[in-house]
Amino acid sequence: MSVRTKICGLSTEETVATAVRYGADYIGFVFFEKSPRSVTPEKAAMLIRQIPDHVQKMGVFVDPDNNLLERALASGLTGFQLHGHETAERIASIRETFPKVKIWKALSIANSQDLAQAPHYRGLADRLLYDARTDGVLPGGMGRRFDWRLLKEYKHPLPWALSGGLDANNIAQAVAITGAELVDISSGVETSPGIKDMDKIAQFLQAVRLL
Ligand SMILES: O=C(O)c1ccccc1NCC(=O)[C@H](O)[C@H](O)COP(=O)(O)O
Repeated sequence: MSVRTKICGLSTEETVATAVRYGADYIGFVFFEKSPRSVTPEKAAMLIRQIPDHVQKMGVFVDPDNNLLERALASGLTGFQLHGHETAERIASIRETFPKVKIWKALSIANSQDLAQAPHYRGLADRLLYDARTDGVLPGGMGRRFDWRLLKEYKHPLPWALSGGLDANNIAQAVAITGAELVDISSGVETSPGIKDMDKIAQFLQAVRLL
């Protein structure tokens, strides 16, 4: 099975170049000031200029207003990844305002009841991102994982991706249990919060390629 990859929270030219060189399918930029990975639209534009067309560029947001979405989109994003409390109605409105942009809705998962939100986004989001529920300042990028067995046999209402606490050592098991065809990673390729490591990026992407 070929598993696609998203490397999230990049903020330097070197790490973007490494992710592209080792075959990342998606690269994520965080537009959330409280995050150690936060970038401005200007910085994202500079980084996106070095990314070829076949690699998708996701902007990560937490309850953004349209003004931020517009400014971030101008940097060259191809998709919005929404990590806040965006309702189905809000997502419908974002889709109407930005019809060409792919929309991913992140769901915070801690138990099977959390999956009940998933069908609400059918026909609205292009993809769900199952991520671990966090109790800290950041709703993502915390290296926290959830029980992957929750996704075993689950009938997904939408295309989806797996994230939360993935790394080069556990990715084979995570994919074997969940059947994920797209995986997303941030802190698993860092040396400390916000500091991406080029070797870890390369190792993760190589580990996925071997699956
Ligand atoms: O990464 C952040 O700082 C962040 C901040 C606010 C909302 C979402 C954020 N990250 C979203 C991602 O796509 C991460 O890749 C995902 O949560 C997995 O992170 P990790 O468990 O560290 O691999």
